[in-house]
Amino acid sequence: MSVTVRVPAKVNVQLAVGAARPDGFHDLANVFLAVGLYDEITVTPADELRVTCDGPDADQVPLDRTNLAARAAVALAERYGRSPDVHLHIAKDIPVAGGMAGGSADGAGALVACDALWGTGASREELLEICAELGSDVPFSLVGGAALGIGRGERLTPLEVGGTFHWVFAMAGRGLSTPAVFREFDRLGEGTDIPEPVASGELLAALAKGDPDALAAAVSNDLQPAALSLFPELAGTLAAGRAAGALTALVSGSGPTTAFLVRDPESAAAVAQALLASETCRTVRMASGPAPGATVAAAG
Ligand SMILES: C[C@@](CO)(OP(=O)(O)O)[C@H](O)COP(=O)(O)OP(=O)(O)OC[C@H]1O[C@@H](n2ccc(N)nc2=O)[C@H](O)[C@@H]1O
Ligand SMILES: Nc1ncnc2c1ncn2[C@@H]1O[C@H](COP(=O)(O)OP(=O)(O)O)[C@@H](O)[C@H]1O
Repeated sequence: MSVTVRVPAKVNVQLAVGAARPDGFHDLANVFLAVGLYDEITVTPADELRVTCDGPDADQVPLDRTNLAARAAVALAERYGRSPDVHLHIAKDIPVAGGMAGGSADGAGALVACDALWGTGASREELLEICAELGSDVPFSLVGGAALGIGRGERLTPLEVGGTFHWVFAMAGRGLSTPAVFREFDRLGEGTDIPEPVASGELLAALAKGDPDALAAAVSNDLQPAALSLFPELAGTLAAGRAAGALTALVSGSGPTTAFLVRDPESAAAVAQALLASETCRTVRMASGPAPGATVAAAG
């Protein structure tokens, strides 16, 4: 018996960041869009908890109990008073430390897969509660589609999306640490008045209409200056994508993956080719959204 769950990556079409809270986290207005780049997590009964991983970035994924997939299995097993002994295999296609929530995807995927394997009968609310304990982005990986996340980003409201948005993603030569980017955000904002984060009405309307030009005019990422400060070469990648005709270019979440919104799959191919030719990134991928959240792809 084994269960395989497919989980999408995300791009943040708006990431409004408030001042640091006493617990070190930041309040957000985080508008997530799930896109069709996926990790697949397969869980099989085993004598001990074990994690394996394959894919282009597999060597950067921890295989011990700090792996978010392992932490998810342990959290669910503890709640249901059972052993977490399973083999978790991650087929990883989402870039690691790229600002696309790859680790969060694996956490949500392992949770759904173990839940199905063990037949715990946990409610969606319970699974979302465990997700929020695992990380701020993990609940969104479970639900997918598009959603506004407030609080740390874990309190979600699903959003209407009236069409398909086409994207090109440029992967960088190295990763960026999420806590380091938030620290840089704090450093850059020292002595300034940081407003409460609020979702943009124009952006939500653009999503609901499925209008790429309106979305391009409304996207924003308050972490972008911090990501660029730690990784200045990303400015060259953003400029190359804009010059190639992208409707807009932005850093995905805490980066360093850069995201380029385009009108259709043909423009995606042209922008992808130009980005590769610019030699300002390691590799490029095309994907569209919204994509469904964590879904059982095979069981048996
Ligand atoms: C920035 C975002 C945008 O969606 O994603 P990535 O770009 O990293 O994928 C998220 O907020 C990342 O969420 P996630 O990666 O789950 O972060 P967590 O494990 O909860 O927290 C890691 C660290 O990030 C910082 N953090 C995270 C969320 C938040 N609202 N405020 C924070 O200050 C804290 O320093 C925290 O210790
Ligand atoms: N299953 C996992 N896949 C990837 N990274 C993981 C996983 N579990 C833990 N990590 C750790 O989380 C860090 C952040 O990775 P990731 O979630 O891919 O990036 P981001 O937070 O930028 O979206 C990695 O550097 C790695 O040390």
